[in-house]
Amino acid sequence: MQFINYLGQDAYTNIAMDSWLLTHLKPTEPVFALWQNKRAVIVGRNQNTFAEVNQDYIDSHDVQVVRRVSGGGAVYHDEGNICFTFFVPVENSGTVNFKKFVQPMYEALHAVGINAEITGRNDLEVDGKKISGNAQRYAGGYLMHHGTLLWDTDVEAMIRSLNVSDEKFVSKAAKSVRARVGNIKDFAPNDLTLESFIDALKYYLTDQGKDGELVLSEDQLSSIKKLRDEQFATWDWNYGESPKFSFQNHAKYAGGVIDIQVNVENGKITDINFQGDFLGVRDWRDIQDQFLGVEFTPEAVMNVLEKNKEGQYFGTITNAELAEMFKGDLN
Ligand SMILES: Nc1ncnc2c1ncn2[C@@H]1O[C@H](COP(=O)(O)OC(=O)CCCC[C@@H]2CCSS2)[C@@H](O)[C@H]1O
Repeated sequence: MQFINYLGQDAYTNIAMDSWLLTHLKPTEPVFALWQNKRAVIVGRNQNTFAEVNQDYIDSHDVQVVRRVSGGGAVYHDEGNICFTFFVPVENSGTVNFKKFVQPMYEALHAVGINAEITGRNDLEVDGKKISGNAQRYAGGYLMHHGTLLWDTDVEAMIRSLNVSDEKFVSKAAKSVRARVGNIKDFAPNDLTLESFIDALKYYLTDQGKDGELVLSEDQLSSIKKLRDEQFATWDWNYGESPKFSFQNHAKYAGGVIDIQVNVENGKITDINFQGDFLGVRDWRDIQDQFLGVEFTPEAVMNVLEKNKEGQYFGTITNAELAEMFKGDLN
């Protein structure tokens, strides 16, 4: 198989790359890429990003959040995680078959001494621990099969990044399937390093280097950059494309007990309700409309609250306390 070089470790660029190559490359033979992201959470096409990422942790640890075009759940990437993508011409989408398309990676892993097994789900495991998650997307006669390889990922950071409350969100969005994960490094021959592991996979998959490299043109690279900027790096894609959902939360503060109920479409609030025993000086319903069309983020909600703080609509419950309720994380 020919090898394609991706460009650095920016997750917006790499996910744009996957998507663009699926619809534009049109290879006559299978080709593949090995690439890495700096810290990122990559959510599936049909997921509710708000319900998958711990936004406070993401913001304070410089984690990128990107929606990909394939289905499945949310995964965490860092420099200890390796991604692979296969682009394969196929007869029709009915040939989509995980076992078949993960097979070359399975063989490459065995060739370098990793005893991986293919599971009934779309995972690879070693010793009962998930070391690779996979997903696919078909478009116009081509299949993109991509997956992860946990070489030496910070599992603590993975768990923290994905630590979100299930109970607060209701929607038809695809849910992630939590798994017991492991790092390949712990099962690998002692002399293998991240670099030599990547080199070995590349060597094996290119038939000992004989298949060479497919080099993208400047034009192709600038189209990919454009797609990155216009789609994959935007809030509207990464958050706004979440299927519509409702959110509820409950809190008890010195100023009273409060329940919020919010409906969200395209990442924006379409309906909102507050209930509780707080004694507002004015009725919060007077400002209800001001929340509509606002992004479902604590910052955007805070903006609305701050504009109206003179009204004391929520008694002695502070705006910071209220904004805090618009978070999905479990902390
Ligand atoms: N990097 C990584 N690799 C393997 N498993 C992971 C990873 N990060 C998290 N997890 C575990 O998988 C579940 C989610 O499993 P779930 O089965 O829901 O989702 C997936 O596996 C999707 C794989 C997508 C691969 C793409 C390839 C290139 S861009 S992303 C999560 O809750 C964790 O327990």
